Amino acid sequence: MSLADSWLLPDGMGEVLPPQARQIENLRRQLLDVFHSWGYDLVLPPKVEFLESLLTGAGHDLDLQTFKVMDQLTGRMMGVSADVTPQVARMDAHSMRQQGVTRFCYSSEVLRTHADNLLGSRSPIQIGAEMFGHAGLQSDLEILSLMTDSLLLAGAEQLCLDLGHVGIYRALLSAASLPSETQAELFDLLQHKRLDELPALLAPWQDQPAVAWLQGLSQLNGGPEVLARARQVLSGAPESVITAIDELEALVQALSAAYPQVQLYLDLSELRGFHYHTGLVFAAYVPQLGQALAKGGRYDDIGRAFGRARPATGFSTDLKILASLQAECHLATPIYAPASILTDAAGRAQVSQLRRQGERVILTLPDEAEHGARRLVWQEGQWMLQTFESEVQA
Ligand SMILES: N[C@@H](Cc1c[nH]c[nH+]1)C(=O)O
Repeated sequence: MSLADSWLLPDGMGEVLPPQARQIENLRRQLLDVFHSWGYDLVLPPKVEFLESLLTGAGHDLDLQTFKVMDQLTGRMMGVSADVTPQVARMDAHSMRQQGVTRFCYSSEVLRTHADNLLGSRSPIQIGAEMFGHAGLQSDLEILSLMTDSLLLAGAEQLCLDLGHVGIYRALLSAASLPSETQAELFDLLQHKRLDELPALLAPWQDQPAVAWLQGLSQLNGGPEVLARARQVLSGAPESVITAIDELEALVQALSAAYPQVQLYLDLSELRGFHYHTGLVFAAYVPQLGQALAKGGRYDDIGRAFGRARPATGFSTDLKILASLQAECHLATPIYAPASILTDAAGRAQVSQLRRQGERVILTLPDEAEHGARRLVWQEGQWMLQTFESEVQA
């Protein structure tokens, strides 16, 4: 490696410098405080786990996104966490084993083998909240509200929530009889929105009503009026499909009453995420970002693999992206004091008090020129805080 290469970072593994690092940290604290105030208990998941526990119940996509390393202690394969959600589900199912509803939140840097898009990060700081033990609509609404409040607090503007329901796709797929390769291809086409290829793929099975409904899903996207259209297009479909539409309708009503400034979009063929979602799925978008700002949904089955299937719903977002939407933060103007102040008890006390009040007091070391607009100076037998107008930045 040449000298010029020795500070190259791998693609998508960015470092964060001042003042952005501080901005991200401020936002992390703010959001964790909001989660705390909603009753979500903080957990700290491990960075690395044995592959079996990390990927159990989580699906193929997450497997592909996971960096694998060998544990030199045991010779077993370990994976670096690429998504905190299944880790929290394991904590709920195995480590906590609490009865009733449990609420957890987290903030942790995860690593991914490839980024979601060309410019995307492979080391997002995933922050989110997960709720276990409640299957009803109210828990989905709580999570959606917490997510929306968090994004608005972070300063997201012109927010759009995209709602879907993978239960509809799953119910129609089990009502249809399609060969497994066709099922896999259908999933792929829907997930990657290659909708114009659907008619050719499904043509041989068009006589099955469930196949016609599956194909109809691709047209069911747009504003809340889509739900009325869905009732017509999917009339006669299995009961669970109609229940899912009812659920979406109730959520749309509640959300538009609570957040009139947020735009709602429905997409009944949306199959985003890591394959573990089982019901409502959602994502939040803002116009200036070509990818989802936050994602989430219901994933009721994941705990089964750990011995306790529990209803589950949650959301997560990337702190780095969220902070990048904010106006650049300006660090508060510090106060400078000569390093010799540490040898004076009254001076030390004054510095401590200023720091406790939230000020930054920076010691000017010997040989450093005195600078800064605000300085503690020794005058008439005491330390005085002075402002030097000549150094106040315009
Ligand atoms: N962890 C999921 C989102 C999610 C959180 N909880 C449920 N779903 C993702 O990153 O896509």
